[in-house]
Formats: sequence, structure tokens, C-alpha cells
Amino acid sequence: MARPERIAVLGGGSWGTTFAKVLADAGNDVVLWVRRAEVAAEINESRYNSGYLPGVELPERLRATDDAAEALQAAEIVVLAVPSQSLRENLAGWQPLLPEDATLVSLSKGVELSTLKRMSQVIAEVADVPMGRVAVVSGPNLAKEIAAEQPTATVVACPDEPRAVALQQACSTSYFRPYTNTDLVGIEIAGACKNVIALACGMAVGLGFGHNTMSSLITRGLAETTRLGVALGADPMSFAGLAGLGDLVATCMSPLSRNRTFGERLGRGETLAQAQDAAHGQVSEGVKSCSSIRELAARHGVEMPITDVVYGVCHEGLQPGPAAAELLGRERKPE
Ligand SMILES: NC(=O)C1=CN([C@@H]2O[C@H](COP(=O)(O)OP(=O)(O)OC[C@H]3O[C@@H](n4cnc5c(N)ncnc54)[C@H](O)[C@@H]3O)[C@@H](O)[C@H]2O)C=CC1
Ligand SMILES: O=C(CO)COP(=O)(O)O
Repeated sequence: MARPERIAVLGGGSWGTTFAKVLADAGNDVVLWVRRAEVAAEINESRYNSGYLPGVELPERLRATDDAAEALQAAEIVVLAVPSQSLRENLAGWQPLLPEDATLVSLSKGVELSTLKRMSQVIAEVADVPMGRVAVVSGPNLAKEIAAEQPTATVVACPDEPRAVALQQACSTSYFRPYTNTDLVGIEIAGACKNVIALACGMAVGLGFGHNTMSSLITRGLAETTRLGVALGADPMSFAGLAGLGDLVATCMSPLSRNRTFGERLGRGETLAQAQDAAHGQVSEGVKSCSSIRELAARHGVEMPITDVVYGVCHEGLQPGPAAAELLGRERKPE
């Protein structure tokens, strides 16, 4: 393998901790920043992050700290693993500590509410770096399965291809296979939109519907996601890949998905507040991103009927049953 990289992962939730494990298993020196000192101590002393990844032993090469300056010291790659809606605020605090020329990597799947920006745009703006220094990792990557070292593939996207290749090298393991791509727009729009479609699939499960319904939502969800991506300048082929169809299928079909689980609770008749309580602080990005994605679509004249009804259920009191009827009652059209 190539020379080990010094890597900071900022955010010790389920995906941040899991991706830090992948990077350490790939032979790098990884420092994971977590918000709470007791979580850092647990990781360093017992090798577990029991709050997010119970039962998963973390590698020796992974160290944790609650001191961002310590995590960022001499980092060649900086991985951002906090929820989308807090990324701007977190990154603004870390900005003075960012090492020059480090690749800044987003793991977050969402669109910012206040600006309708993708995470790479937020990062380039707040860190004041060219887009060529920003990368995104996205694919069918349910954290718990990867933490258990079940095989999966992913996409490492960066407009600067050599940087994408370096990051691909840094996160390749026997169970994690990254492919490079240069289409940041497509990879990020796919990742943000699949959470909204997973909410819809969860609602369908909660309503007692089966695989035909799920498959219809996945396929038409991919169609509306691709329409939005293409309107924003994405390569349509990205949506047929791992970060598009791949992640959509994994998230919509798996009971491990927080978005699908959240939707299922709504489908069973729980309120937004009840579903939020049951999530125990874990993020279901689609609940907020359905608003920003819907607005982005309206701004670009793109029709996103599934996103519209998910927004209706999450934020306007529409019930899942009538939401399904609304989708089925739309004007008939060619595929
Ligand atoms: N969990 C998964 O399987 C995957 C998650 N993602 C994405 O990765 C991102 C992070 O997700 P997870 O790690 O799963 O979330 P999580 O809910 O498990 O953890 C979020 C982490 O961010 C921290 N955090 C929460 N609010 C914060 C705030 N306001 N400021 C600073 N830190 C805050 C929490 O302490 C926690 O460490 C999300 O955008 C998610 O969509 C992407 C791929 C897989
Ligand atoms: O992005 C994910 C899988 O690729 C995780 O999905 P959830 O956030 O719905 O758990």
C-alpha cells in the first residue's frame, strides 16, 4: 500500500465512526473528533463507541479526541461527518485550523435549508477553497453493515481527478471498494434525494404496501432525482451508478435506514414529533432536505411529485394515505 495518510474525521456518529474505521483499516493514521470528552475516552480506552456502534471493536490506528485542533493537526485529508444542516456552523469554527492543501471530504447527504446549497458548495464557501479541493463519498453505505465489514462499494467524487484517486486509495479495504467520479453535482443530488424517496418508501411500508409499491417509488423517485440533477448540470449516468440507483435501493429497502424507519413510523400514523423522539437524536436528513430539494426543484422548473408529497406529510399535515392517493391520481402520462 501507499504511504499512510494522516486523516481527521470530524463527527463521531454512526457514519463518521464507521468511515474512520474504514480509513484506519486501510492503513492510515486516523483521529476522530467527537463532541463529548466521555465518548473520546470510551473509544481510546475500550475501543468502542457504544452509543452509535454497539458491539463494533474499533482498530488501534484510530484515536479519538474532543479537541478539533488536535484532530486537524497536520491532516492531509479532512473528513466532515456531521449532519448537513449543522455543517456550515461546525466548519466555520474549524476553518482557522484547516491545514493548507488538505482534501476536504463531505460524507453528509443533504441540501442546506437556508441557501439551497449542496454540501460541497457550503464547504468551498466556508473554507474558502477551490472546488477542486472538495470531495464527496456517497453510495449504498449503511454504516452498521460496513462496520461489520460486509462488502460494499461506493463513489469518491472530486472534480480534481488525482485527488479523487488519492482518496480512493486511502479508503480502499478488503470490504470497501471505492470508484472515482468527477461529477460532484450528480453524486450529491443523488445522495440528498434518496433520503426523501426512502421516507416515501417507509411510509408505504407503514401503510402495509408491498414490493410493487416500493419498486414503483424507487423507479419514479430515480426519475425525479435525475430530472433535478440534470437541470443542475449533473451527468445523467451518475444516477444509474452506486451513488444513484445503488444508494436508493439500499436505503429504500433496508430497515437499517433511519429515513425509511422514520417514514414507516409516519405511515403507521405517528406524528412527526413521535417519529423524531423514536430516532433518539440520530439524523433523518430527508425530513429537512425535502424542503430545500422541493424549493430547488421549483427554482429550476423541475417536477418532483414524490418529494412534494413527502414534504406535505412532514411539514403540512398531509396524511400518508391521501398522499399515496394524490400520487396515483396525477395526470396520466408516458413514462
Ligand atoms: N449512518 C449512515 O449509514 C450514513 C450516513 N450518511 C450521512 O452522514 C451524515 C452524518 O450521519 P451519521 O453519522 O449517520 O449521523 P448520526 O446521527 O449518527 O451522528 C451525527 C454526528 O454528528 C454530531 N452532531 C449532531 N448534531 C451536531 C451539531 N449540531 N453540531 C456538531 N455535531 C453534531 C453528533 O454528535 C454525531 O456525532 C449525514 O448527512 C448522513 O446522511 C451517509 C452515509 C451512510
Ligand atoms: O445514507 C445511508 C446509506 O447509504 C444511510 O441512510 P439513513 O441516513 O437513512 O440511515
